Amino acid sequence: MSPSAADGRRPIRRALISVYDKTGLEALARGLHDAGVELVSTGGSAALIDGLGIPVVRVEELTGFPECLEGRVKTLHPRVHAGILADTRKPEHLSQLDDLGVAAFELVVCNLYPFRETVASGATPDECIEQIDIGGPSMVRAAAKNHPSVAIVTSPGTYDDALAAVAAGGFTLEQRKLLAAQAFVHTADYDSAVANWMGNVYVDTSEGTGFPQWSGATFTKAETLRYGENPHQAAALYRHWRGGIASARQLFGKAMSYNNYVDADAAVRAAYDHGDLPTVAIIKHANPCGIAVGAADESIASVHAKAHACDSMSAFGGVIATNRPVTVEMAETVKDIFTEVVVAPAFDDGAVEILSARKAIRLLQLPADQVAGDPVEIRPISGGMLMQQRDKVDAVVRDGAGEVTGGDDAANWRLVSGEPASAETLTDLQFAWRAIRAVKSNAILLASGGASVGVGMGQVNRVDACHLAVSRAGAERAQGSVAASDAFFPFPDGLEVLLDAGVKAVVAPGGSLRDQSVIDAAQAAGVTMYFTGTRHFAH
Ligand SMILES: NC(=O)c1ncn([C@@H]2O[C@H](COP(=O)(O)O)[C@@H](O)[C@H]2O)c1NC=O
Repeated sequence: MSPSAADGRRPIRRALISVYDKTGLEALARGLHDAGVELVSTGGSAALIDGLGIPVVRVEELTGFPECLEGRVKTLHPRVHAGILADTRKPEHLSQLDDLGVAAFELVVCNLYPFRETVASGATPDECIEQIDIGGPSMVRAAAKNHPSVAIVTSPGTYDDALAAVAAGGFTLEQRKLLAAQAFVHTADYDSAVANWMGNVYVDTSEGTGFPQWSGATFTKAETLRYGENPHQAAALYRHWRGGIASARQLFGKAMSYNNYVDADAAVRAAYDHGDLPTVAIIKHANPCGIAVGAADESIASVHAKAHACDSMSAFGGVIATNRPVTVEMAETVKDIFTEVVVAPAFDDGAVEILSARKAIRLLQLPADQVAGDPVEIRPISGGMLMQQRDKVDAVVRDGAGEVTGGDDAANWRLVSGEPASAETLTDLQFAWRAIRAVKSNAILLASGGASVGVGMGQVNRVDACHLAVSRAGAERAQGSVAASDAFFPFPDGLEVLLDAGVKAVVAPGGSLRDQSVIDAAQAAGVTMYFTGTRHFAH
């Protein structure tokens, strides 16, 4: 057995080319032709190849049938598909091809109509439907199925590899298997985009719930992680096409860990909850140990200093996210604090160099327009998954008559105790209410001057969350701070912990059966309290 037969190489004599994205087509066609490969191609692809003076057989010549119906039918013909699907290991397939006068292809190069891009452009349904490729996926799937005989190439980025394989006497069987697997992901991703659009936008299968009957996505492995949440758990990072933290660009540092990604995700989420104000969130174990906002013109270094001051002990080994570029000034401070990750939309000149003095730090760049990721959150549970809209700080609560009765905007809050808050106190309450969304339930957050000063997170009862927030703040900082509670106080006991610590104003959703006893406690202390009517659980 020759070495080439041993690794399953099949020399490439005839290639079918049908590509929407013509990037790299010239070099590919030239390279194949120079290697003695006969080229067969569809309308626009054939025209480009022909225009280069490279011999090409048009598909119509092969099929004896014109491309028709505005390109809806080009390659959908047995003379094309028999040439792709013949298993050339089988003598009976070869003799049938002979009888039919069909020559086999050893290579198919195809990429598909830009359906997803067309939808994103705001095109009409008819225009979107026209961009559902039919002939392309049929060829891709056929070639991928028949990978023992045919190599399928779907990405212009791999044309150089294809030419190298041709020069080496063809793709090996292992290479063709890999190409086939990639090709089925390509068509699966394409079909999931079509199916999601069809069952979500084109026809509303959600029965008014906003959640369609089907949901699909393909994820591509970006890297194998060193380990998972713990060293004995294997783990990997997968991405889909929407961006988000999984697609952030690492500018410096050793590989991100599983826990780094979880914390960076939480940090970014927390850092983008305060509108356009400069914001810094410092996260440990998916919870904030400091969040701060600044005035519109405040330096991000100053905002970071406020966030760090909330709980400087816990910030050790934390993950920092900001919605502003990291300046040299901020970098100078952060370099002296053991920090696992910094995520920012950009790093000013010199900031990366300063921070990289810390060998253990990782620097991630995530442009603001890529922060949003998915409009829904998905959480796997055994045997299925939960899907929900993302929690955002823009809820409005209306009564049956459509009147606004509550919501995240302070203008919609209900004053249930004490004097209306001063402008300054109201600003802090509004900040605390936005910041509490980033804290795992049961959550209490004390704030002052646009910064958290004490966070009680992840407790199984609200009283303990209050105790924790107060003890983290310390008596001095708790005194005169404002407090936010992510959900209602079921009893006055938790609120009383805050009142005893001297908080001057409280914001909470309200809605408990015992609201009145909670309000009574606030009134007895003469403390301002607002009910929002909305809550921000995070589990
Ligand atoms: N209908 C068909 O038979 C058909 N065969 C191939 N295509 C697509 O036509 C495109 C290439 O067309 P052209 O070479 O004319 O630019 C490719 O994206 C390919 O996936 C087809 N188009 C859509 O289904």
